[in-house]
Amino acid sequence: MKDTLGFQEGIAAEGLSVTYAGGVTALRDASFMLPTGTIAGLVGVNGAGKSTLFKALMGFLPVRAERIALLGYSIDEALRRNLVAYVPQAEEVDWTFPVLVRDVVMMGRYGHMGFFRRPGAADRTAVADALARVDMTAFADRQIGQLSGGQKKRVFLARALAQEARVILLDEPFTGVDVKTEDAIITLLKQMRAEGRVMLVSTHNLGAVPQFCDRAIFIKGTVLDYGLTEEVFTPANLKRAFGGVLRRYDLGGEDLHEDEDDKRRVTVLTDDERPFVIYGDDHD
Ligand SMILES: Nc1ncnc2c1ncn2[C@@H]1O[C@H](COP(=O)(O)OP(=O)(O)OP(=O)(O)O)[C@@H](O)[C@H]1O
Repeated sequence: MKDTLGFQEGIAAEGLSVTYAGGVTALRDASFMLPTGTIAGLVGVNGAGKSTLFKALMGFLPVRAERIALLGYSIDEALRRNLVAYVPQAEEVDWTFPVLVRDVVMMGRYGHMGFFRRPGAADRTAVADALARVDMTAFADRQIGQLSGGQKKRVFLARALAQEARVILLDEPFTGVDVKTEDAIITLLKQMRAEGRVMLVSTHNLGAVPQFCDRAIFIKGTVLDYGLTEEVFTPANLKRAFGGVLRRYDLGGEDLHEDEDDKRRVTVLTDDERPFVIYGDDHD
């Protein structure tokens, strides 16, 4: 699918390695490709390299790669064209910084403004539209630090929308968010997918991955597997990525069904957030 600006390849990495200044190699020879019009779940244990991948794609870290491209552009060029946005984990933001919600969203417009960063009518319209899309118009003049976790996430999504980003990286957007807000965020992400954007979403909420991600990437110091969710989101890959971290419960027969003739089994895999539930046999 081509996105509304005509892009086809969304995020591509071939042989990507990232080594921190202290010598830790957090990613080694990682390769994957995501087309535009995609929501991809990035799953792996703590320390697997999810944040490192985001930072690499945002140009925050030096990388070695045979190829790394966003919408066919180098990272520098994609950033210069304002095509990439990052929705950070809550812990990465200084919430005591006195800034209004509308100003946070306006930051998404900076790349579209001239040297003096003086917002014009188009910038103000983009901010108002973005706030309306995430249902945060009523909070525009609040200090960002005075919002709930879910509201803060929506403001950062609005910043990405105001920026008109085509590649959006979301670092654990559901942490500390109630189910209603999670649903609202998922609905918005699906609309953004329909507009041809590509979203890479790190999450420990494994149960939600088949619900809203059409693709998945398994990461553990490298990319173990990637592809269409229905093909790669398998118990075997979950086991490879999570090893002993995942708890597994197999339920069946009388444990599960009052009707003893009902032989269907259920497998539940969980890393302690929302579990992934599989019906039927043969889940190894
Ligand atoms: N600034 C740094 N300097 C050195 N090593 C680092 C740095 N940041 C991360 N690492 C190491 O790189 C590896 C990958 O870390 P990363 O933060 O990317 O994992 P993650 O998958 O995002 O984990 P989590 O699920 O806990 O957020 C870990 O071994 C981590 O200790």
